[in-house]
Amino acid sequence: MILEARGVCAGYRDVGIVHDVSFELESGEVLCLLGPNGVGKTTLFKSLLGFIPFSAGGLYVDGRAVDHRRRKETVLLIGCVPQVHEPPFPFVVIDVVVMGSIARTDAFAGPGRDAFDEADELLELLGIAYLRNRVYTEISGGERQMVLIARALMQNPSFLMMDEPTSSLDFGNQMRVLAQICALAHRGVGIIMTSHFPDHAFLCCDKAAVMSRTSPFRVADVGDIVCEETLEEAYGIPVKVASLDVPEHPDGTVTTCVPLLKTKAHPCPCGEEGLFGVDGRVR
Ligand SMILES: Nc1ncnc2c1ncn2[C@@H]1O[C@H](COP(=O)(O)OP(=O)(O)OP(=O)(O)O)[C@@H](O)[C@H]1O
Repeated sequence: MILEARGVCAGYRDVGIVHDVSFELESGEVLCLLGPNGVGKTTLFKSLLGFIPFSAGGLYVDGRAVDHRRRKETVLLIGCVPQVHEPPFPFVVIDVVVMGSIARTDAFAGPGRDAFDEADELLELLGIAYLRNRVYTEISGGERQMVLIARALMQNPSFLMMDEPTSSLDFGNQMRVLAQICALAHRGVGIIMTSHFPDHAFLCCDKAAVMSRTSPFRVADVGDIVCEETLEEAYGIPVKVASLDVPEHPDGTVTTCVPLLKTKAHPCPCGEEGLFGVDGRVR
């Protein structure tokens, strides 16, 4: 399957936030959406998920326009892991996960034994079975993030949109979530995720897109777009992208992105706070 955004524009009332966004995502591919705070990544997600209308353009699956008025159809096609989630009631974790199956359940029947078994399997798969009977509002932010991923997977969606899936996770859990993203992609789920860490694109994504206040929306293979020039332009800081030889890694090398900070040992010579460039120029 191919999910395709064509010339999507969206915003709030008369204010345009998302301008002319186009990309293609195949089943099993992972796309990382990068860009500074407030540039419109969540707004783009909201429009693609049908929570706010497109002011132009549209979303297509295998060339067929997605009609967001057919809510159930959309929900089964595209799952969502939101950035923040405050449930109105203190549900137990297993019930939060089972709620993800509601879109594919008979409206009057409610979830059956199968749904609970499936939810248990997902909790196991994601390594959070120990949270099964905990109250969702009483678990940590990172644990909630994992529960929300399980809930989204209960929909068994073809595509998954994950808004900062690693926010509030510790270093190890960030990597565990990225590993789960890779595993889901191997199972054929097409994933769009946002991240504030360009390294996440190197770690688990096929494509990356960059939203910036000064340039049009761009999307390309990770190696082509996550580069010093693009990152410096998007985030306004000097950055070095480097490949390291890592014989233990199956690829033999890993690519990483390093922001160039002034350090105590090597202070920036000219008064500009915090940052200096790769070429020695102070930014
Ligand atoms: N409900 C709303 N009504 C009006 N403006 C909004 C609304 N939600 C967000 N905005 C504005 O839209 C712009 C884009 O916000 P958005 O949350 O999409 O950015 P973002 O790239 O996801 O940011 P972050 O990386 O900080 O999460 C911001 O200027 C924000 O203030």
